[in-house]
Amino acid sequence: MISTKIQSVIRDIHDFPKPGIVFKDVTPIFKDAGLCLEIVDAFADQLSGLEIDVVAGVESRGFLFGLMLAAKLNVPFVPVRKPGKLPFSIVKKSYELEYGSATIEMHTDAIEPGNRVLVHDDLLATGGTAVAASELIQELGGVVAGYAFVINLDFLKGSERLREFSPNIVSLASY
Ligand SMILES: O=P(O)(O)OC[C@H]1O[C@H](OP(=O)(O)OP(=O)(O)O)[C@H](O)[C@@H]1O
Ligand SMILES: Nc1ncnc2[nH]cnc12
Repeated sequence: MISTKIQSVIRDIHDFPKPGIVFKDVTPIFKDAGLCLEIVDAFADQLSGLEIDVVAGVESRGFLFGLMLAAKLNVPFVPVRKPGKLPFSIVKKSYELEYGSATIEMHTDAIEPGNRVLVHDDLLATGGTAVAASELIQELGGVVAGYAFVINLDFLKGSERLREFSPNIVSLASY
């Protein structure tokens, strides 16, 4: 099972980046090319039937599978970036996440009005990041078609915050 494979390689780092946080280190996944391809295939399988025009991946860990998944689905990839990185005109949103606060930005021409956008990130924790990305997508006239996460920290109940945007929430491994 893909969930077992993912869980067998990611590792817990205690008290990173702050005391009390158990950080899920996903970097070992990227050392296993076969597992990366399996992850993209599993996303594509579980998203089949969903109309997706664009994949939006959140910097930085959401870039890694985001572009692979967009290529697999044969749709554009657009980056959701940390502040000050995007050169064209932008919309931005500040939010709280599991271990602090942050701001994300998107280009104003990243998506066309009416586009159905899949939000991808490596990990769903409190949902703060994915909610902020969803709000930016809506501000640009897009529709959140669904979400794809490698890992869901289910005990933080992030998915409950996402259902108001879309009920289509795929995650490959949960804790
Ligand atoms: O559900 P939340 O509580 O919002 O947390 C999830 C977010 O936290 C991590 O990103 P981080 O901001 O650490 O950035 P990184 O991807 O650049 O490491 C992760 O990649 C998600 O984007
Ligand atoms: N516990 C955690 N591990 C890895 N990334 C995270 N992003 C938010 N919470 C996280």
